[in-house]
Amino acid sequence: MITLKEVSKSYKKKEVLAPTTLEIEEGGAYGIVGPNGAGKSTLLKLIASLERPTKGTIYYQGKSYTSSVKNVRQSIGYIPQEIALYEELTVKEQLDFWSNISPKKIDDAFVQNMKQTLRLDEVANQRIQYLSGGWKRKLNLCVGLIHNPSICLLDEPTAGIDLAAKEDILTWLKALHQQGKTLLYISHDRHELHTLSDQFIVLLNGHVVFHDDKEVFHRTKSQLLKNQEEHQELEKILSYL
Ligand SMILES: Nc1ncnc2c1ncn2[C@@H]1O[C@H](COP(=O)(O)OP(=O)(O)OP(=O)(O)O)[C@@H](O)[C@H]1O
Repeated sequence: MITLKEVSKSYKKKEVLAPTTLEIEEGGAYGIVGPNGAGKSTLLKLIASLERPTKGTIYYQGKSYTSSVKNVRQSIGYIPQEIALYEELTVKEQLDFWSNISPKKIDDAFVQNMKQTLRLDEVANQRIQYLSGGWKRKLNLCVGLIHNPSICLLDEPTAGIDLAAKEDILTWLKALHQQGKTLLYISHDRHELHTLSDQFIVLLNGHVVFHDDKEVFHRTKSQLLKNQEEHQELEKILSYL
């Protein structure tokens, strides 16, 4: 379990995440939603240990991140929104490269299963620079999860790609959830949020305004909408969900 205790983040004195206390349960699938600039990526980067809190502490399995850096890094897979691949390599070379430098022993069966579900073997010998956006995003996902992490953090994993690639990614993310992994992902996609999440985290202006089961969300949505009615963008997102 990951626990955030009064975690806040400021850039040059501008607070982008207000003090937040949150529990991320093992095996949960959390959809993070909110308007642009609400602090979603910041929250994900803090949990990924790519950013340090300005105040507060994050714990993993009861130990603070700072006292268990290695365990945190090995347990977490973070997939940024941006594609970060070596364009001149082939798909196979890219995967071999990341497998070889992984500090954690590679689980061949896991990687094989991931490649198969994402159908990456079909393009194994193609150079990345010639691949479509959908293939690049699938490969980006595969690279970020190559060490078989138990916590998968994904920043808009299917944004701007074709439907077939999107379905492949959703199939793999569902499989990860079934394997008992913890998923936390940012999404603006209703279908994705509904098929994958069992919990929603809703952010507005750096504040978590909702964090609970999908069922609770639907039961209390009208009240939440009432509380946030002056924020039209959030209202639009919530009524769409
Ligand atoms: N490294 C940084 N330095 C300064 N300001 C930053 C930095 N990273 C994020 N911010 C600011 O923090 C706020 C929250 O950004 P964040 O990217 O977390 O929002 P978001 O909800 O993910 O938005 P989007 O949906 O547009 O990706 C924004 O005002 C952004 O400009």
